[in-house]
This record gives sequence, C-alpha cells and structure tokens, in this order.
Amino acid sequence: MCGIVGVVSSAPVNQLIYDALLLLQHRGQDAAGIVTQLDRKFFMHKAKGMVRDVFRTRNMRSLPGNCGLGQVRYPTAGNAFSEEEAQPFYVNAPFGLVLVHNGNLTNAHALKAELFSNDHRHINTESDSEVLLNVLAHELEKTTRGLPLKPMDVFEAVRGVNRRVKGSYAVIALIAGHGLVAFRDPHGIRPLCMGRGEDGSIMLASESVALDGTAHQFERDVAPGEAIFVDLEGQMHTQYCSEKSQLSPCIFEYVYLARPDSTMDGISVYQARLNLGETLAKRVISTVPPSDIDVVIPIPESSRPSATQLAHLLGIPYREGFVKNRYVGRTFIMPGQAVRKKSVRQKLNTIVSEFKGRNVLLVDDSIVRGTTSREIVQMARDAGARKVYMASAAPPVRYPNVYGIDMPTKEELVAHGRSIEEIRQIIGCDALIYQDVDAMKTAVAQARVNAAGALSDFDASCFDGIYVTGDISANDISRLNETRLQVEEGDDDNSRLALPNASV
Ligand SMILES: O=P(O)(O)OC[C@H]1O[C@H](OP(=O)(O)OP(=O)(O)O)[C@H](O)[C@@H]1O
Ligand SMILES: NC(=O)CC[C@H](N)C(=O)O
Ligand SMILES: [Mg+2]
Repeated sequence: MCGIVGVVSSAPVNQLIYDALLLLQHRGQDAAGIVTQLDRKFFMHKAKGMVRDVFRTRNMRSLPGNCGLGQVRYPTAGNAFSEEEAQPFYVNAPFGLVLVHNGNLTNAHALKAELFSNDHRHINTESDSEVLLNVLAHELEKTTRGLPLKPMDVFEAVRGVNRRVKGSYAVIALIAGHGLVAFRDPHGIRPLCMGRGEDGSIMLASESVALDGTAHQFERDVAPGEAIFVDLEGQMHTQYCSEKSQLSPCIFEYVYLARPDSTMDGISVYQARLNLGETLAKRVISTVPPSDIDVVIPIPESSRPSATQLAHLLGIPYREGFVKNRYVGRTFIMPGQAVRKKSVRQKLNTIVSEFKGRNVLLVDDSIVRGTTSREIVQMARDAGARKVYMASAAPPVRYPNVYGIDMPTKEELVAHGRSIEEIRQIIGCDALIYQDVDAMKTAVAQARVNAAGALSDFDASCFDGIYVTGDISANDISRLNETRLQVEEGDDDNSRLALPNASV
C-alpha cells in the first residue's frame, strides 16, 4: 500500500497535492514525489523520506500548473533504499506520461522480458511500477488514432493494460497536454476514490481522508476495472475497461492500513474496527474469564477502536498503558527487521501504574511478524503486570501477501506453520486470543455505511491463503521474494536511512 493522489483544477495544485500526501502519509513513509504539468511540460520533485522532509519551499515553488499527481511510497517491489524507485515514474513517449501506483504486480518479471523483446522498451529499475507505466505507454501508443487524443483511445489503452497486467493496481497517470487517467484493477484490491472541490477541481485519492482534509466532497469510489479520464478542461469521462470485474478489496486495509476516518468501498474503517473489537470480545470470553482481567490496554495506534469496543462489551476498564512517541512513524511499514525492532521501543513507553500488580489484556489490530507483541509483552511484565494476556483483532497472518503489503515470505510470519500455543510461547504472553477469519469478514462487511459497488468478497489472502486473482503459483511467490530479500539483508547498513527524521 502506498498513497496516491491526482488533481485537475483551474488553479495551481502543488499545495493541494502536498496537503493530500500529508494526509496519506500513514500509507508510505519511505519516499514521496509530486509531478505537476504546465503547458505540456512536467515538473517533478521526488526523494526518499517523509513528505515534510522531501518538499521544501524551493521545491514547492518549482511545481507550477493546474494539474498534477503525487505519491507516498511503501516499497513492496524492488529496493526500498533506491531513490530512483521513488514515484512518480516518467516516460517521454507517447506524449509524455507520468504515473503513480499503489499495489503490486505479480507478473512484473514476465512483463519486463516481454517489454524488452516485443515492445522494445527499456526498464531501468527493479520497480514493478516502472513496468506498469511502460505497459500503459505501449498500449496508448497502439490505441492513439490521431490528435487530439480521445477518451476512447485512453480507455482502449487501459483495456490493454488490464489484459496484460496481473496483481493489484490503483493507478493515476498524467498524459501531457491531455489530462489525467485513473484506474483500478478488476478486483479493486487497492482503494481509489474521487471527489470535487467547490471550485470544480477533481481529485482522485487512495483514501477519502485526503478528500475531506483538502475540502473536496467525496463523490464515489472508482469501481473495479473502471477507468476515469479527466481532460484539462475538467470534463470527466468514465468507462469499464475490463471484461470481468468483481469487488474484492484487501481486508487488511480495514484491519490496519487505512486511517480510521476513511470510508472505502462504502465501508467505514472506524466502524469495521469497532465491529472487530466486538467479535473479538466474544472470543476472549471463551478463553479467559473477564473476572480474571483487570484492565484492557490498546497497543497504539491502530488497535484503539477495537480495544475500546472490546472493553466496553466485557465491562472492563479501558486504560492507556502505552504512550506513543508521535515523531516515530509506523513500525510495520518500515523496511527491514532491524529497524522495525528498534523502533517499537523508541515508539512506545509504559505508564507503570497501569500495569503494576494487574492482570492486563493487551489488544492489537494484528500480529504479523510478532515484532511488536514480543516487545510489548515484555514491557508490560517489566512494568509489573501480574498476568499478560494478548488479543488480536485479526486472525493469524499465515500466508505471504503479493498484493502490496510487504510480507513476501511465509517464514517471517510468526503464525506460519505454528499452533496458537506455539505462537503464545514465542510472544511470551499468558494467553493468546485471535479473531477468526469468517468473523473478521462479517465484522468488516457489516460496517457498510453506503451501498457503493457490489462487494463480492474480500482479499484476505494473508489470513486464508486464497488469492483473489487466482493465478499465484509458488514460483511467483518465490520470485517476488527475491528482490525483497536483498533489501532485508542490506537493512542493517541502511537502517539509519529508514528512520523518519526526528526533527519533523
Ligand atoms: O507483528 P508485527 O510485525 O509487529 O506487526 C503488527 C504491528 O504493526 C502495526 O503497528 P504499527 O506500529 O506499524 O502502526 P500503528 O501505530 O498504526 O499501530 C500493527 O498495528 C501491529 O501493532
Ligand atoms: N505499496 C505499494 O503500493 C508499492 C508500489 C510499488 N509496488 C512499489 O514498490 O513502489
Ligand atoms: Mg500497531
């Protein structure tokens, strides 16, 4: 998951894109970039780091124009430490194209070879997003029938992309001199929505929070397989560009990735987390008698709604036992295990009086590698807790994710191939309670607040091993691992780079 945004307006968009990226910062902390367009010319600034570090006043001044796009990156392909892989990506033909991508292609390797041998295109990085851009460029070259470019030509090109590309992709691209095109893969795995400003500007963004925070009225989600083309006059054209489409959004967005104040595909993220807390409460009762729990303590940040609801249902006090250093970013999306481990202690500190002599139930939204829970359980014990119980609002994460969450190997997952008792021993708690998969799906589906699209199912592959695109082989998974593993190996040398700047 990365955060992407695109705007067509009648006024300069640089500040608007910056503000939207800041609202999407939780989706990617490694790199940020913006491209704007003026008189067919692109202006780009991108670099490693958080939004506030990457864009200084001088950079903002050099981004003129009334349309543009931006991205915050959380790498899931290629190299987290490479500046060249920061987005947007650019190719000069046809017309001049820049693109931002949230997701992960599962056939990038094969496409790269095909782009070279059949389409005679050169890919200069390990990023799957550069591959995606070149496929779009090739298809657009094929479908353009004279100038000016027509919306139908753009949609035909997106059709071509949907035929060739596999995996997850929410995309926004700018076509120099013509407009902005946005599209979502036929399963709608990664989110994308659109809204309008009072001045008529049209914004597309990963999450509705980016629209809310920039005074854009949320209009709707982009449907799976749909493409939206906004020309430079602000006229919007839409078309379905996939033979078959079925909405199966990634359930991990609701569990952890998205901000709770966002609504995605008609589902309130906050309500989904409350519901997860409610069903988790029922599981807790069957494992630990509530009379044996003195206090419920969330592990900040993402577990808070689930933990409040769980405590409310069990009738047990909810207390804040861990204080989060707001200047340290999200641990899970940092690249490399060494930096993730170090940052848990930097980020969270205990309030000893909430633990001393008490039986505590710690609640997290998910346990993935176990990095956070292992540290936290020990911290609770160090603070004097008598018993430490642990509950996860999501089921055990047992399978690699290939759709844009950086957990490419099953070996790194604490729950892979282990019983709950074995996981409990590794984490070091006195009891471990997990959500179950069906209860999670029901809880999230019931958080629907509007009837957007027909939700068929969720992609819950990291929990149940079922990949909604249906075409993932063991070979694909190990190939996707290869580049990521190199990143992990290099992580000690680079751990300094991955820590967000403390002066922000
Ligand atoms: O088992 P692990 O591999 O440690 O991963 C799971 C943890 O990582 C996330 O927290 P994170 O600190 O990234 O973000 P948050 O502040 O939004 O909770 C998530 O909320 C869990 O706490
Ligand atoms: N998390 C994402 O959406 C990542 C996008 C792309 N695969 C990259 O690694 O840059
Ligand atoms: Mg957390």
